[in-house]
Amino acid sequence: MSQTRHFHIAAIPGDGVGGEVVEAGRHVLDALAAASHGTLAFTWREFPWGSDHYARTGRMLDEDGLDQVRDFDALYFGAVGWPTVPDHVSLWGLRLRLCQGFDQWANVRPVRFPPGVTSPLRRADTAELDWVVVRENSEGEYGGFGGRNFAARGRGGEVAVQSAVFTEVGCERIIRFAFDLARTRTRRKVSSVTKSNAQQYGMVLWDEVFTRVAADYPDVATESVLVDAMAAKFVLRPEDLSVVVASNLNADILSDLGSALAGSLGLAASANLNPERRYPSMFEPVHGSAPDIAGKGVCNPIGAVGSAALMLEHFGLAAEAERVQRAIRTTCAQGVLTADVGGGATTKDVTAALIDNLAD
Ligand SMILES: NC(=O)c1ccc[n+]([C@@H]2O[C@H](COP(=O)([O-])OP(=O)(O)OC[C@H]3O[C@@H](n4cnc5c(N)ncnc54)[C@H](O)[C@@H]3O)[C@@H](O)[C@H]2O)c1
Ligand SMILES: O=C(O)C[C@@H](O)C(=O)O
Ligand SMILES: [K+]
Ligand SMILES: [Mn+2]
Repeated sequence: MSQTRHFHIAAIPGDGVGGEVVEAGRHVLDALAAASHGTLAFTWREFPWGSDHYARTGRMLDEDGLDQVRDFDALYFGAVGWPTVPDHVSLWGLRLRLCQGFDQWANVRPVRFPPGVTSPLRRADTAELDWVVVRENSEGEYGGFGGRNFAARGRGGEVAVQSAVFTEVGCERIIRFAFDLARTRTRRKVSSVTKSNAQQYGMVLWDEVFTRVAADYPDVATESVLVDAMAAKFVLRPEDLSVVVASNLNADILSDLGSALAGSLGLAASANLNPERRYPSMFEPVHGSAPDIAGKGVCNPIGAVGSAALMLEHFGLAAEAERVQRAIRTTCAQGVLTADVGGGATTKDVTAALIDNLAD
């Protein structure tokens, strides 16, 4: 019998539907381990960080929170944000603290179209669509530099400055990451997205780095597209996309557009990677805490379960990851769908079907 591969995972459900989808993902991975004949094991520890924790302690995450989870093999995250806490406080206090604190500078967000889910995109009927958004996850518009000057100018005259930070090192590492990813795909192409006609400093630097790095990858096709045009291209010519690399904010927006085109925000998975593996990486669905449907047991767990599959890939478990991805496709094709994708199934129904479909 082969040795057991054992992984320690810190679960951080966070707020709203975060708890419901993290529970679903844990069930799927535990079922995978149970069926592995002892070759695979997951040990979970749950951390109660989020908006309730903030109400109790005044912090989204414990002061030594990063140290508490530093030695785990990965973090499995739900979502953060609740109407009781200003969104910028909760986001900076938890997700951005973890992503930036652990230098998870590459955020990989595949856009996948499962069978059985109706896309609003008419191209989805005839073309095979599959692309991935690579989001710069450490700087850009999320540099966090700026300030507000209310007192000096008085009410009505306030000035706020929000700066974007683009470093050559930050641009180069995410762009190289995108090219390396493109080399693993059938379609070897990288589309770089900026708004460098208007943002004449940081994004012009990005464009220059893109051109320089592209020269090292003559086997990979390239294009540079402005973000507004890329939004249109997602809808009109998505079959022309493979890897789309963009700054923090632009990629955030484009990845919601991508998942909506696939049918729902509830479908989209993501990996916040520290590619050097000096720190744990974090896996989470693209969506937020969905306060409008939280607590009802009807949210779509597929984005979170797909994120668990990305975690398996990160662990080097390619066959197991593919097994989970196949279970997602089969479950959707069987029509076991939550309300956001037009079905009547609950989160638990979909989770149970996913587990059934793990079997070969
Ligand atoms: N990474 C994160 O943790 C993250 C991401 C996005 C938003 N947020 C936060 O979440 C809160 C709500 O933000 P929002 O409303 O803009 O975005 P949201 O993603 O929470 O919800 C947008 C819409 O998508 C639907 N939706 C989201 N996830 C779904 C799922 N799994 N199944 C079915 N439908 C789903 C919601 O019901 C809602 O109608 C805010 O506090 C925001 O800051 C956090
Ligand atoms: O941009 C963020 O960090 C929050 C959220 O919109 C996300 O996509 O993770
Ligand atoms: K999330
Ligand atoms: Mn987002």
